[in-house]
Amino acid sequence: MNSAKSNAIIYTHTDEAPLLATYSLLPIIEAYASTAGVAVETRDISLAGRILAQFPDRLTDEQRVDDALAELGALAEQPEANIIKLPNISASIPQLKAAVKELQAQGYDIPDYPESPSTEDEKAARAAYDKVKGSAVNPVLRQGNSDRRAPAAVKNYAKKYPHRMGAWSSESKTNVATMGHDDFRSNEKSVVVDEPDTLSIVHVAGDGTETVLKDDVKVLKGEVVDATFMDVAALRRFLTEQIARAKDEDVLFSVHLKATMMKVSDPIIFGHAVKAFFPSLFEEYADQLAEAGVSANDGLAALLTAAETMPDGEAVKAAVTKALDEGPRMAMVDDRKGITNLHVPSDVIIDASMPAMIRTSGHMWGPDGNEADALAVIPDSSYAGVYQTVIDDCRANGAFDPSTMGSVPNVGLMAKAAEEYGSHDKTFEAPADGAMQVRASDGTVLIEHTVSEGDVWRACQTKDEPIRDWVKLAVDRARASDTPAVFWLDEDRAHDGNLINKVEEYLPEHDLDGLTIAIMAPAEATAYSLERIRKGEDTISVTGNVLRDYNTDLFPILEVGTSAKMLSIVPLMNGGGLFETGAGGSAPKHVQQLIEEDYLRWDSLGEFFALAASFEHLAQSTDNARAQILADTLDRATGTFLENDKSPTRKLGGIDNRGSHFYLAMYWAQELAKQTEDAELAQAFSQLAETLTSNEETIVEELNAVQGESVDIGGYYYPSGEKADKVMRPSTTLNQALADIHA
Ligand SMILES: NC(=O)C1=CN([C@@H]2O[C@H](COP(=O)(O)OP(=O)(O)OC[C@H]3O[C@@H](n4cnc5c(N)ncnc54)[C@H](OP(=O)(O)O)[C@@H]3O)[C@@H](O)[C@H]2O)C=CC1
Ligand SMILES: O=C(O)CCC(=O)C(=O)O
Ligand SMILES: [Mg+2]
Repeated sequence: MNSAKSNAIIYTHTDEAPLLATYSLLPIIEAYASTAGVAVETRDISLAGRILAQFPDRLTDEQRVDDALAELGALAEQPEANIIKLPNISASIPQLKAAVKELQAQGYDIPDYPESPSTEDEKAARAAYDKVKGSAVNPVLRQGNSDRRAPAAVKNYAKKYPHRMGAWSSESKTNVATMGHDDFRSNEKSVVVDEPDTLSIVHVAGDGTETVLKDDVKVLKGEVVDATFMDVAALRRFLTEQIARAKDEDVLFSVHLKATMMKVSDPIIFGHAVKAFFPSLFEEYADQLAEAGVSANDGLAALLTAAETMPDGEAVKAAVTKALDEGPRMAMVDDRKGITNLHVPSDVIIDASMPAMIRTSGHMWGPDGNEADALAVIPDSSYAGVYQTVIDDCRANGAFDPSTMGSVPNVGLMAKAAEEYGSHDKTFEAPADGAMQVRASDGTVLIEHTVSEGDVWRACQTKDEPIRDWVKLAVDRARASDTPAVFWLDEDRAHDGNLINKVEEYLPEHDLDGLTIAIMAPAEATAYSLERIRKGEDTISVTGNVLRDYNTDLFPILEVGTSAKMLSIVPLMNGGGLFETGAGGSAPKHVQQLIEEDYLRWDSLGEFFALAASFEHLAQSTDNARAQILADTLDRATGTFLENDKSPTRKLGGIDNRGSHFYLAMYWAQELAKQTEDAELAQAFSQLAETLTSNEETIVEELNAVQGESVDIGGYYYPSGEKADKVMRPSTTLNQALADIHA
């Protein structure tokens, strides 16, 4: 295993838009970092790279790749870790299958994803793919809690140039529908473990037959262990009622889940929504669908593709059309292509989709291509009330005003696979009616639920040390930014009750003098924060893992238009630094645009902020004064970048991602040339600053000249490095200037 040098920054190769942006930005970063003796190393943690790393025996020497994720996971536990992590695909099954197909077509002899594995080989392949799917990277690398906020420069920019916000009508019919009973929230049970132990998860059938589903759940003293389940019969009734309600209220029907991060439970819930919308189809054609390997959990798109070759394919398609015609109007992902909310489980991810709706007057897109009010179905009630509160607030008080509104930064608990992040290998569909138990090693039943076959049961664990670290991070952040902090915890929830006890125990370990720190249930905390936000006041949200995810898209999207502009730091518990770029995802739509018209709308501000934080961390941990100068000058350059509004424009003809990188490089070189702390460094950059400044027009012309034509990058999930490099670096003048840097 390669171990990173301590004066190295690891930059991750990921997927989709951030990967493409990397081809343009990384050469700039490498050139500048080299002047401070900082090596920038890359590691491939893309979906394709992770897949290939699973099957070394099936690949040729040239094709084989290292397991970079395992390497970085180990590094994240070391004090020298300094990792810049770009968003990666947390793959749904349809995305995983598409990536496998692409790799096979490129000549990689990897197995198909086995839908129902029976042979030993198939079982092994399935286990390998299960490791790769869903949120497989973040829980491994995030060995610390999360600190996400909009930097002051970004907030000021949004105040000066407010983004578009759709007006809200007091007549809006948009609402959230949630179960409120028989769901994860209401069935939750939680215990705090007294001693280190190894727990097991056991299903006890009605006739007493015991099946051990998992027997290696290691827990430490003080660890919070929870379990809960979604009653599937109640879920089905609920979904059927909401479909009728949406029709009745004449609003769009939409389902919002996190089928990627909650990679085991949420695709199943999504599948129930698909079945609820097409109530007879899945019964009538059950055999043919099984034969074709179609699972409702994969969505309508997979079903329609399979229908092309099924004996009764035409009838299946007709049944789909009929149900869509007769049911409520469906919220659309892409009305021009007929892609509905139920097509692909990863298309409507709650954290990004709900704020996008709130920002757009509470509307989603209907099948007719027009915006309309929607019923946002969020089955589990744990956090649904947050969105309902925001919607009610907008209905009562109108849209938020980015030019005056305050901010809600987040301190999120996620270290050591805290809470739902750790549930993936502890989520099961109950194999039969009976009980699900969490047992201590001496057989004591710690938690028990009576379940029916198919109920979605899951357990999570949250270690004590991360909780303590999270409380400290919250207090430190409240102090550093002189802002009230609210722990979003609900005393009526079993898990939250245990967390409240710990928060109350650990808070007094800190100097709280003059700080405002409160504990409120999520909906109440939302109302409190919104009341303040409208007055221009800031309120830190201190939350568990899922709300960390939700809030760090919700508030940034309302406040600054996108979560791409967030500063997103994970102080690793062992002293290293993980610097995430923005708080959003990998923007699949942007890749399509690049391929169709050679235009990449990806905004790399998140990368700029992460890079400055990473240089600063390196400067402090390795006593590298030049790295500190790189950090400070980059911060100033990013400020100028914002002032001059050099983010990608939305339309062809303006600068895109590549042009924005050029401007960053130019402002950064100018700052480096101007600084007086290190004359040699200033000297080294003066030539570059001069070249970039005097060639601004030429370089922008070279970069913009390529726009409008389709391009080939040699693959979607595994593009050719050579082709992507060529596409993303079309300015010979800029390339030459970078090649000429010598410190
Ligand atoms: N940290 C991580 O690794 C994360 C990974 N993901 C993964 O990302 C994929 C897509 O998820 P999805 O929920 O669609 O969310 P995304 O954040 O990828 O996309 C939602 C929309 O946000 C806008 N956006 C986000 N980031 C940027 C940026 N840097 N520059 C410009 N616009 C941006 C775009 O809106 P518009 O086009 O309207 O401008 C985009 O279409 C999934 O595979 C998911 O698993 C998601 C979240 C975090
Ligand atoms: O881990 C994931 O799948 C998504 C993470 C995410 O959306 C976030 O961290 O904001
Ligand atoms: Mg998120």
